[in-house]
Amino acid sequence: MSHPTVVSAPGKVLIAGGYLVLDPAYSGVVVSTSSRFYTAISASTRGSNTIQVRSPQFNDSTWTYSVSSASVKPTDDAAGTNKFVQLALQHTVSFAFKTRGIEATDQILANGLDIVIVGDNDFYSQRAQLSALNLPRTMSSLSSIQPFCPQGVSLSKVHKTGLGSSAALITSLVSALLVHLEVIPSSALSDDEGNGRQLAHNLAQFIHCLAQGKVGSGFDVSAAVFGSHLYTRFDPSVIAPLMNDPSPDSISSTISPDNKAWNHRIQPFHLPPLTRMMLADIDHGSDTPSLVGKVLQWRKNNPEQAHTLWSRVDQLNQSLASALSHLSTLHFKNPKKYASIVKFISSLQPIQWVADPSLNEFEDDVASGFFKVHETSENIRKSMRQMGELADVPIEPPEQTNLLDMCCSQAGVIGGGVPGAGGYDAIWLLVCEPLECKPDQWPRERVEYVWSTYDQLDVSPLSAEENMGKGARPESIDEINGLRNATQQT
Ligand SMILES: Nc1ncnc2c1ncn2[C@@H]1O[C@H](COP(=O)(O)OP(=O)(O)O)[C@@H](O)[C@H]1O
Ligand SMILES: C[C@@](O)(CCOP(=O)(O)OP(=O)(O)O)CC(=O)O
Repeated sequence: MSHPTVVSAPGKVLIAGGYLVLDPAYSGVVVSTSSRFYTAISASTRGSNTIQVRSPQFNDSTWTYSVSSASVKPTDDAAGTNKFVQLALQHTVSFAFKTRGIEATDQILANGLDIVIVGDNDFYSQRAQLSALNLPRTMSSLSSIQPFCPQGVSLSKVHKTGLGSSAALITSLVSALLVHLEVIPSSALSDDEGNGRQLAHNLAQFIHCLAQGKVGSGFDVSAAVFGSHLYTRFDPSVIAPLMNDPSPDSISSTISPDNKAWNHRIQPFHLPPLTRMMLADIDHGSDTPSLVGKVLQWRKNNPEQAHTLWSRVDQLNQSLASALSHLSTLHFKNPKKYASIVKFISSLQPIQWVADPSLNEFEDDVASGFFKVHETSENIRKSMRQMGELADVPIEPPEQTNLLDMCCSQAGVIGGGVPGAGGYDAIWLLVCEPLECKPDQWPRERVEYVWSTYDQLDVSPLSAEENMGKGARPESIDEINGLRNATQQT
């Protein structure tokens, strides 16, 4: 059986730092998801210098390219329509020609390549699949849908859920190509040997900007490459010149890990133990670029007011990050006592967590730590609503406010909010996930009940949790449930 080169990359949820993270003065808390994109590359027998890319989850999603003298050209009009894929192939192959040499690269491309790209079901709305199977919208129903389920539509028609499909796709495709073309060893992604991960980041970041036609904050590509972290963006001027002149020479000097102009910061971060992130997709959607345009315009027109509000939001975002990290420290100090407090607060509403005189000092620290996260996330929501009102943008519209208020008042729910730019897109929650909950209900079950009965918005759960491992990583095709099967679908 063949063993293709497979590299996966996770999706993202910006739980704090929306808008602010566009400015290098502020940081964002980005959580990477267990849901991933996978790119599998095999040598083909299709003929020399032909690269065929397939996305079997979609109709009409086979694109064929031909490579000559380091240039990758679509062989027909259809192949030119996936700009993201085409640019990733063009710039990664050309970088391989430049760094590995013509002969070595030609040898790998000699019989052509077959590339298959798939994304976990969470990246796309599974409402249609659930209703076709007559299943309620719950996380357990999601687990009974076939992995990498065909969506029955073309890519342009699919309903995305906001986990950052294009960033995860570009990162897995670019990284898999770098490994397959022997520009970086796979140990660069498994063991962080050398600076291959940094190179993959810089190249994926540049290609994603080029495909999107703008230099965004880059937190989504960063999460796909590095996993969860506190993200501070790079100066956009690192990439800006390449947007008009993407020549191989300027690309290779710009993306070099030795290029000191890359000044993004990746600080370690994870959600605390015995908690679970929950995500729901809202079938309404919002257009992030237009929300961003309006907020930035308001900031420009009202510099003082915006500065005051952004400083406050930033303080709250930093407090949230440190309160979450403090909980991880408390767990490390005494995992058993920490676990008993998580169980204890799982059946209480946040307001009751800090009013118990029977807790000893350590236990009270843990309970107060969780309360601090609750309080801070509520204050972030309040400030983001204020930003929305001032900029006249529905960052947390009333229907989302009602939904989040109902969820956040459930026993065992720590906090939540609207991820990223907000709008009618999605919500995130952090709930207690004790080792066992008996005789009580799990906090996540309470939340699922609220979601399934909420009638102001069409809420559908995602199955993603936090990805606790690295970002981009090599995979073995047979260890990922359904991956070999998906790559064999036509
Ligand atoms: N499974 C896939 N296979 C190939 N290309 C994909 C796939 N999923 C997403 N893409 C590419 O990413 C683009 C979506 O980018 P964008 O609208 O920025 O999405 P997002 O907001 O999820 O990042 C698609 O038009 C397509 O070019
Ligand atoms: C506003 C932002 O800071 C965050 C947007 O985050 P989302 O998660 O909402 O992004 P999309 O997946 O593109 O919709 C813009 C940015 O940082 O680029």
